[in-house]
Amino acid sequence: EKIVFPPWNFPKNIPTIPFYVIFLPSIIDIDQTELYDLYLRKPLEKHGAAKLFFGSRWNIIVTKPQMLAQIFKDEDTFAKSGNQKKIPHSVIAAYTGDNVISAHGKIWRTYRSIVTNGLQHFDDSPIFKNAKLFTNIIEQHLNENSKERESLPMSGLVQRLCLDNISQVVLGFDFASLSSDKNPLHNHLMRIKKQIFHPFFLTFPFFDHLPIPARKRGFADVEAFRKELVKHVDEELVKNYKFEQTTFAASDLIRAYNNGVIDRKQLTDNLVILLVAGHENPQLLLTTSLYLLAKHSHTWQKKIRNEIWEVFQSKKLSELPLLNSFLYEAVRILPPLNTIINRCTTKTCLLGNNVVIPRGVYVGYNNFGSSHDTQSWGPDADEFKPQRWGQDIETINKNWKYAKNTCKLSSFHGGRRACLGEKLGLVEVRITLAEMLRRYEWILAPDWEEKMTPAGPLGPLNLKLKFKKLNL
Ligand code: HEM
Repeated sequence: EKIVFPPWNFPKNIPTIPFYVIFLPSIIDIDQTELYDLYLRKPLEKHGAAKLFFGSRWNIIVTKPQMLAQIFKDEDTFAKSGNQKKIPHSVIAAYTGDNVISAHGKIWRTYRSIVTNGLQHFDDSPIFKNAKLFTNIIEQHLNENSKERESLPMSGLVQRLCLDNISQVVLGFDFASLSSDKNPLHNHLMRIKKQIFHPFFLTFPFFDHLPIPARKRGFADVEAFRKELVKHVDEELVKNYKFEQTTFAASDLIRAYNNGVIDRKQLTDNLVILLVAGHENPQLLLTTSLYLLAKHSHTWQKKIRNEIWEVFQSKKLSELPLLNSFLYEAVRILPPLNTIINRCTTKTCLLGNNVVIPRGVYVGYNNFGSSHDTQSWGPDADEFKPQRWGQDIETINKNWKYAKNTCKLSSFHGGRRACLGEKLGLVEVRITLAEMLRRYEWILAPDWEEKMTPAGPLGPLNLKLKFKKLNL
């Protein structure tokens, strides 16, 4: 009964999404955008908030801008409560621990003050270098396959690019997964990801309490990966005192550790989260961008190729109207992180004008809902239309800031806890797309079924593309 109905003290004046909805993707072939249209859109567009069963408990999810603004602002009432508090015995909590994304209050402020500089100011030359390596691998693929335009699965390749980018730009070492497809650290990461995102344990985290042998091995493997990661950072930055001269986010974390501001576990937890958020989110955004450019190959792909053709600097790329309105629209139409539920009320409170939420309730947001809401975006909210952001770069950027400030778009959170990697993520995607557009044309592979991921991070599922070299 605890599963079928929300607790008695949950607000009665917002709708309840049937409990079984969240289990549907594991039973039938439905992706999360279809699921949204069928079960969530109507109640959320009408009420702005709803009760949703997710992660073994009832939660409240919110999509209306005014309510979101309240949650993002009132941090003391809607306190961050990440997996380390929510499901402390899970493999995922063991993996990412207590870090700058999941922590609350004073500890969060300490973490944030340490990593901000390195995430905001960074050297983008490794990103240019990696974009070349990435496009070379595509070229290799084209050369190896007799038929031009053999279709290429993108997910592994994009992941390798994003791992190399984040490790070189933020962590101060080279993951080196682009230079070989049999990199041990990369294989280790793939292995533990299978454990962490095991659909059964994600749905029923309770089972992580039990001493299941395969699961225990999973925990040990996750711990080994964390140690291995810190070892790489140590070897590159600490052993030869490089951290003293460098401004990587990792160097600042090491300095804070040496000064006793954070302990060893806190150092590890934050290095891990920088790796995790720093590669997974750009990986999603880049994959989505490649997908949308393929889908609109005769229009946006062509137009943006013309626009970037002779633009080679990161700053110049950030001033191009077509490229940037395209990216903002990509983030809106398919927000890489969709449902995030990691805040817990610290007291009974009022959400909006009349929704009373008791203490100890998990409250989250649904980015797809916010960015497809017709009240915020008009009747064409579901259409992919980069031109909605404006024609010139000043207007486009002004509209982007406005959408974020008013919480009409929350793909990068916002407010004091806004994503610290937005700039880096966008820089990465711009540079990579520009490099690819100068070398190839691409379309969706005819043997790829157009589906988004069923649950979790949102993006095209196992995207496959067909490339053709441009005749220069
Ligand atoms: C490019 C696509 C990206 C998207 C869509 C994205 C999205 C988000 C979102 C939605 C949050 C809030 C999470 C929550 O509510 O718990 C967040 C926080 C954060 N992101 Fe990103 N992110 C991206 C890239 C990155 C990158 C490349 C980094 C670099 C390491 C990064 C670092 C962070 C950090 C440190 C926070 C925590 C901020 C705080 O709580 O103070 N993100 N991001």
